[in-house]
Amino acid sequence: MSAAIELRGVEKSFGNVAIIRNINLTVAQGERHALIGPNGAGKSTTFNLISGYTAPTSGSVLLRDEVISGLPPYQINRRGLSRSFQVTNVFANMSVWENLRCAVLWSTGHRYAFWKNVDNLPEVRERTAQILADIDLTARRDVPAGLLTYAEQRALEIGITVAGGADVILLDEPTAGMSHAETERAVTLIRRLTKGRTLLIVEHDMSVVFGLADRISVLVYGQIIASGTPEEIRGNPKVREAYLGEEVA
Ligand SMILES: Nc1ncnc2c1ncn2[C@@H]1O[C@H](COP(=O)(O)OP(=O)(O)OP(=O)(O)O)[C@@H](O)[C@H]1O
Repeated sequence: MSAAIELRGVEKSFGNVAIIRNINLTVAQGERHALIGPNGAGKSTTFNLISGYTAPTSGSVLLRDEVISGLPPYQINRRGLSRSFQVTNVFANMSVWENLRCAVLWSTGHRYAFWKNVDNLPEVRERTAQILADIDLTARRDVPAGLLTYAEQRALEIGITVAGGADVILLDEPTAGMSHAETERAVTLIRRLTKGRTLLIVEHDMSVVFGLADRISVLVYGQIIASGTPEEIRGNPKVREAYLGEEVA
């Protein structure tokens, strides 16, 4: 199976401090891949490197075999990679519907169509309604996003991330701050929305990671110390020592 995302010898320093130290990582097409590691290991920085928010000091990032490192985020997005952020990132004053429609409009090439009555565009309306249903927020469509519960906002954000039709999705701690029940619902949602796509997820909740991921990579001090199936990672003594401890015993 060919690679959706590939990092080749990627290094990133801020000033004199090496944060990412020679990462080689392959995420296969259609795979759900989790990136785990202790606080400050460099997970968000890795996401920023893949999505173009920061450029590598050396090495390269490839999306479907094409080098994307050095491109700005919007160009990487146009090539089919979309990401969510650790903090909720929705337009608080716009309704749920408008937030999703905005993301759909962008992807359908109507991005500067402010003068048109965009609700008259059937493909936009249908796709927006579909995503709204997918994230279980149809009943909340006219509510300003800022008034949603925290879990609903995170669901909306996942909806916005996939609304553009990207087939490579990066989610940064999508269940952070959620209750157990909300986390379970979010996992079901993520599974549904990323079906048939490639998912790279950063997540601290090990029940989410081990329940969702086909493969897991473990990042410690800017280096990948192991990559493998959940079983391989669970049984890896280096991983237990450096990170998991007895958490998954
Ligand atoms: N723009 C920056 N300038 C300087 N240092 C930075 C910058 N961005 C990140 N760092 C440093 O890089 C290290 C890794 O940060 P990063 O946010 O990637 O870790 P993380 O694994 O995502 O952590 P967490 O799990 O807490 O979110 C940290 O020590 C952080 O302070």
